[in-house]
Amino acid sequence: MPVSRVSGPSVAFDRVSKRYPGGAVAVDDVSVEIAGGSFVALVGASGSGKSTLLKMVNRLIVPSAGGIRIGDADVAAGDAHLLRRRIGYVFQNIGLFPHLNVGENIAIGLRLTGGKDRAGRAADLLDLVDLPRDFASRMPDALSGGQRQRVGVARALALEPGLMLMDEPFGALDPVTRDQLGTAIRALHDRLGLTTIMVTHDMAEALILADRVLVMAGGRIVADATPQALLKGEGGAEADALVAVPREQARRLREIGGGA
Ligand SMILES: Nc1ncnc2c1ncn2[C@@H]1O[C@H](COP(=O)(O)OP(=O)(O)OP(=O)(O)O)[C@@H](O)[C@H]1O
Repeated sequence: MPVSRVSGPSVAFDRVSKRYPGGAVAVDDVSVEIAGGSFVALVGASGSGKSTLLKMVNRLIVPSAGGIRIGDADVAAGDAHLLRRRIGYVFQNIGLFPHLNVGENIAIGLRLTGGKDRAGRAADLLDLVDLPRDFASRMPDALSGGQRQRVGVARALALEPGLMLMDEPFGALDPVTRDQLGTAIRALHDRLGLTTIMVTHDMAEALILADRVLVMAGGRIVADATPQALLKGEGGAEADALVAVPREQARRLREIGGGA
């Protein structure tokens, strides 16, 4: 049974804030609408509130104020476990169960929901993330970091979510693997019709992969623009400072290469 195309839902944040016990305001009155089917990158300096904003979507963190809707559904209504079954979640060092093999790791959500033909589904999902089917019987510690992240992506897709949340999914990977996996994720996003929200520190990655980039600073969204607009310098001061880094690197590489 091939993995089917879905129609990714919209995600709307309405005046969302998060104040942690002890006083830190991590997210400060954020309102933003993310269109169904879009790939949005959340970038910003460490501590700017990116992960907090993302984790409020699947209720790993509960907002102090405001509300979030996925399509027509209020995230705060109903059971958090049921909500999370409809949302794929991939994070750095994906946290596979070490005592389960790859196939069992991928199918864990199907096991919990009583899904049939789990081995067949795991094989389809391995195909989807470009891993050999015989990896199903391997244990997680027999995989490279990049392969483990691919298994994590397969696991996140097992219940056919329309929405994927990614928190620094490539953070611990070498640059080549990171680039390959980023390209693979974008291709999957397009092929499956997902809505994807990805937190990254890396502005170049955001510009290359996303349709729209939200820049956070001090818990607020300080820029909201397409990669094209950001590259034209239309994102404002904070965004320009982040775009300047890959731009300057590209300039220096051209210089070293003699303008080639
Ligand atoms: N559980 C917590 N308790 C108290 N403060 C927290 C907690 N989690 C995060 N914070 C604070 O909230 C702010 C935002 O943190 P958050 O992790 O959302 O930022 P981030 O932009 O994702 O950072 P990074 O890129 O370093 O992961 C930071 O000042 C952080 O110290």
